[in-house]
Amino acid sequence: MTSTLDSGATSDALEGTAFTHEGDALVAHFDTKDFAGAMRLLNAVADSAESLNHHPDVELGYGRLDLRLTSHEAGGVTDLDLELARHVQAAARELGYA
Ligand SMILES: C[C@H](O)[C@H](O)[C@H]1CNC2=NC(N)=NC(=O)C2=N1
Repeated sequence: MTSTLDSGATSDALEGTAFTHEGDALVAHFDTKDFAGAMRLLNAVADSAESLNHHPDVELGYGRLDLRLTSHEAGGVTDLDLELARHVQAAARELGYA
């Protein structure tokens, strides 16, 4: 089983991103101005998740996207969650939401 990471092990990687380490997950909130913007970001997240075969829990609303990244099989945060967070942050920056 893949070993999990505690917040001390992820803090440097999360510095300057929208993500914080909360318990067994990396969480982030993005403001996107409107629903179409939230969907654009979610579509980019979905592409990254599929390419990594690692998927977020999402909450979508008008002008907002909330993400929760955790490795279900490992029972906590792993390097895959950090990798997906990097992809998400880059997509959000590219779309002007970070
Ligand atoms: C069979 C498939 O590879 C696994 O279920 C993958 C799919 N996506 C996943 N996503 C996340 N966040 N955690 C997992 O453990 C996981 N496992």
